[in-house]
Amino acid sequence: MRIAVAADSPDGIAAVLVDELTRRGHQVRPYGALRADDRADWAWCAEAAARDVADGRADQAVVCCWTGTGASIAANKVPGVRAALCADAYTADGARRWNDANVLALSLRVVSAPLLGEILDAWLAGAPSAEPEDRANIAHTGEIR
Ligand SMILES: O=C(CO)[C@H](O)[C@H](O)COP(=O)(O)O
Repeated sequence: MRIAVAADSPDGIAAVLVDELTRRGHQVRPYGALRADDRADWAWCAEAAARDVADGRADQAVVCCWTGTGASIAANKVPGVRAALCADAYTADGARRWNDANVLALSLRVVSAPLLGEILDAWLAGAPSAEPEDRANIAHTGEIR
């Protein structure tokens, strides 16, 4: 998959995240502190990665800041984006299954390298539920403005 990745700092699991996605065969589109020529503020780089998803330049995105909250809020401002802040694999699986989330938000501070592996396993293997009730909820959240 083409995965846009944004981080406002090169610290925490930022570098590990890029390496891990690349190792798994994904094409990473880096933003923020992950490349030299970009604005590294969390609101701007998370939005840039989210716009890649909304505009079809990326299949998914992972947006990171120290807490993960700002990056998830910024990404969710982009129409068509459903960003989920996940700190464990169960939440990542549920975000894909019940929310059809297309952007994973992570805390650079909280997520360790082993935990990142578990979260990515669940997120990348996850798929949206086809249950009518779940689809109705997902459609409704897309309509709320
Ligand atoms: O978690 C964050 C936002 O939700 C930021 O990473 C945190 O606020 C640090 O940002 P800055 O280095 O610009 O002060």
